Amino acid sequence: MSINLAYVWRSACLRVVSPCNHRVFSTRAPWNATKSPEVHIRMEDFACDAIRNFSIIAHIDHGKSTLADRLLELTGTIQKKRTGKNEQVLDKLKVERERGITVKAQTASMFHKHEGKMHLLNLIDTPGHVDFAWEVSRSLAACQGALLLVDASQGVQAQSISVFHIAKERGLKIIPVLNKIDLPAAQPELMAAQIETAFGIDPTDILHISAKTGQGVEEVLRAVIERVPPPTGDQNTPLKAFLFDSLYDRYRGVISLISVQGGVIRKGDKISSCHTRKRYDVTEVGIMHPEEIPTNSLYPGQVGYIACNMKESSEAHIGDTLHRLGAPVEPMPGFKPSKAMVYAGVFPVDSSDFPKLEESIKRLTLTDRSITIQRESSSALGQGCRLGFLGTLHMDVFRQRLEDEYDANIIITAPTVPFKIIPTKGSDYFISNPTEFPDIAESMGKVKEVQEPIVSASIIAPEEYFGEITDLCFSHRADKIDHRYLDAGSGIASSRVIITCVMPLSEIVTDFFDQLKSRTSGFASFDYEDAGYQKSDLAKMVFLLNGKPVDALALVVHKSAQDKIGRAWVKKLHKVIPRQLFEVPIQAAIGKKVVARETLSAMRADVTAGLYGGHYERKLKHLENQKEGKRRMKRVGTVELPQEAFFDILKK
Ligand SMILES: Nc1nc2c(ncn2[C@@H]2O[C@H](COP(=O)(O)OP(=O)(O)OP(=O)(O)O)[C@@H](O)[C@H]2O)c(=O)[nH]1
Repeated sequence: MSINLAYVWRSACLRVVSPCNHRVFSTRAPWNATKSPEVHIRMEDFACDAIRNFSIIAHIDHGKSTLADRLLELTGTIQKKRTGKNEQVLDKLKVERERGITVKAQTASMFHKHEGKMHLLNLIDTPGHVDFAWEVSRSLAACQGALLLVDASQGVQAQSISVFHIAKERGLKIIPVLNKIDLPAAQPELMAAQIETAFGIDPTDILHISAKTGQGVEEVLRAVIERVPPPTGDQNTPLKAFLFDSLYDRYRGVISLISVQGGVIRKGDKISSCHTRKRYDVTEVGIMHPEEIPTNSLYPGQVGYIACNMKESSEAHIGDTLHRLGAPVEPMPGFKPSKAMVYAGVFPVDSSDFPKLEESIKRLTLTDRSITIQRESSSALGQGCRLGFLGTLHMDVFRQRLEDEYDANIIITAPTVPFKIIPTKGSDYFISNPTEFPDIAESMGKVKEVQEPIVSASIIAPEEYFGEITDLCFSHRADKIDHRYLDAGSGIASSRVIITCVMPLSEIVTDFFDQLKSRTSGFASFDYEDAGYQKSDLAKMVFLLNGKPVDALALVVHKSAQDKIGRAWVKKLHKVIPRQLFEVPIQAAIGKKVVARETLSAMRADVTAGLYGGHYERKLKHLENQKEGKRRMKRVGTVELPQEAFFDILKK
């Protein structure tokens, strides 16, 4: 399946309603949902003071996509479903719908009349999960305001705090909104007090809504228009457009999402990129409504898309500034490129499928620019790719998309973080593949220090879980553990606590989050951010089958956990490796030292089965011959590890 199917499917499941009362649409070409490409929207009617660019930010599951649906309905951008079911129109990917999470930020332009004046509202829906924080900061770059949504039954959570800070740093106007007030467990007054404590926001500024029932959502539209400042920009200055996202279309190539800062961009314009200096012809200009609607031009303050014969998605550099050919402008400050936090090798189950897999990975990364790719080959798994992800959820979502959208049958190796090696001579370098990690013996005198990435983590949970959480943090090598109360002074019996600490990223990549969820019955929320690197006592662990190392299974482990990890993995291997005709030792080793071992007993074929009666010595001779044969096999034989065994070992 190709990525384009997502678009086809999207178009099929959406019906755009006729906003015949909108005078912004030219009467020469009346709106017709079935002929949307011919719609003419007079973009010049929307000067900056009639535009609002905003985003919805929140902790995961607090209702961003549901609120986006209500806003799209209320403004007539999509039709209200009679079923009352949430459509989550902006969650376009299959994986987003299945998991109920937003992975990719989406843009939608809406038209709304306020006090007799038509406004153009550009909404950018953002993902909530910590892995997609990069998408959040990228989306916010095109906005002047943000709706900070907080679930009225759950209150402020770890990501509510992190997204609030991202928005604050960018100088956005924040509109606090308490959602889900229809829930019986909602405690709007208490949560409003919490918002005041956590963010210093006046409770009277907080809107109380139910995105599900639509209660109070009109107030949200009013607040967006009245509180969010309009964008600035002059159409008489040279064209300056900020590229903040890109999509890929098989026919038109790269589609860039832009926000126009100055000047006008029109179909047929010749433009150039400040970053690559390449020249392009603009072949299409339009807005996302929420599907692509060509408009022929975009004016200052407006957000929309352009197609301009960009063939490779790498040409659309996120954070780039576009200008008219021959009229260069000062580039806008871009933003930090995404940084891979977790690496894993991806191999086809059937090694002859590698070319197809590589092609699918490349295509998928066109819609997900935060993934890094490098070729990798393993003696056990053949040719594959080493991919860098923003986190383990990101990795899992990518795996699911490869399987759903490209029918790929893959094996993913255990995730690893990038390690920093400081050699005694020469410059520092990074390693993202455990097989490349220096062996203890090899590194003697050559490696001065090994460092691992650390993060500042924050956990919010009801205070009764405080002990459990601190225990969990300690067992995951956490340091500088601190805490404070979120409901300080509110006088309630059970308060919530924010625990902060510094922790190695590798501990989070393994099982920290799962354990946190189970130990707190799902009541804890967790967020982390990059905190640099620190010296660590790490070593490469290899697994040997019949004395031969299996490269695809190598791990980098901390000294304190090496015995535990070694034993657990050896046990796992013992369970999944099929018995062979000879005995197979399964070992976990660090350098020359074996830290764990299991023995897979031989499969004994009954060579005496056909011998009825006869002399006892004859039977014995057969058994002796079999023993000798096995010894030979063991000497020359290597263990055949079927791909399925890898699959079983490497899946959680
Ligand atoms: N009762 C009630 N449920 C709501 C309301 N708003 C959202 N929900 C439900 O909460 C769940 C999460 O809503 P989403 O809109 O997917 O949340 P989100 O913030 O977009 O989630 P991510 O994109 O994964 O971060 C869904 O089951 C919604 O139906 C509300 O006002 N009331």
